[in-house]
Amino acid sequence: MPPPGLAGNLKEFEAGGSGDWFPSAEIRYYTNVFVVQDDKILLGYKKRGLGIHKYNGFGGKVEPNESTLDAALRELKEEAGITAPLTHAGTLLFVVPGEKWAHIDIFRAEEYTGVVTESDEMRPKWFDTTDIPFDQMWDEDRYWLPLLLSKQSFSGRADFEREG
Ligand SMILES: Nc1nc2c([nH]c(=O)n2[C@H]2C[C@H](O)[C@@H](COP(=O)(O)OP(=O)(O)OP(=O)(O)O)O2)c(=O)[nH]1
Repeated sequence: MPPPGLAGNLKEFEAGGSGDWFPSAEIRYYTNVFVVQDDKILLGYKKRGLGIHKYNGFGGKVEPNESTLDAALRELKEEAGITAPLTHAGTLLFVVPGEKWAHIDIFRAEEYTGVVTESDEMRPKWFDTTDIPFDQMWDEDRYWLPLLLSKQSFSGRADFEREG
C-alpha cells in the first residue's frame, strides 16, 4: 500500500523501494493528538517508552479491531485524562531501517472536557504556540506542526538513520 496522501507515480514504492528510499516493511499504526486553544498548545513530556524525555502530542498504538479515531480518543483519555472532539490534521510515515514502519494519524482538538491530568506515561504542559520546544521534540516535528497550527492538511514521510 502506498503512503496515504502521496500521489503520483508510485511504481518504485510498490516494487519495494530503491535508490535512496529504504525498502518497504510491515506497517504499525499510531495516533497523536494536539489540543490547541487560542495561542496555547498542550504537549506531554514522555516519561517512558518510545520518545522518552521528549515533548509530544498524546497518542500510541492503534489496537487490533480499533478505529484510528477510537484509538486517538482512548490514548488522549489514558495519557491526559481528557476527552475532545477530534479533527484529522495529517498523516505521517516514519521509516527506520530494520524496523516496522510507523504510520501516524495526527489529530487536532480546539476544545476538551475533563481535567488535564498527569499519567504514568505523560506529564502535560501548556506552551505558547510561539514558543514550542522543538529542540525537545522529535526532529521532524518542526516541519509539520506549523501546518497543524495553521489548519493546513498535510502528509509526509521521514526517513531516519538509526541512532548512533
Ligand atoms: N511527533 C512525533 N511522534 C512520533 C514520532 N514517532 C513516533 O512513534 N511518534 C509517536 C506516535 C505515538 O503517539 C507515540 C509512540 O507510541 P507509544 O509507543 O507510546 O505507544 P503506546 O502508548 O501504545 O505504548 P505502550 O502503552 O505500549 O507503552 O510516539 C515522531 O517522529 N514524531
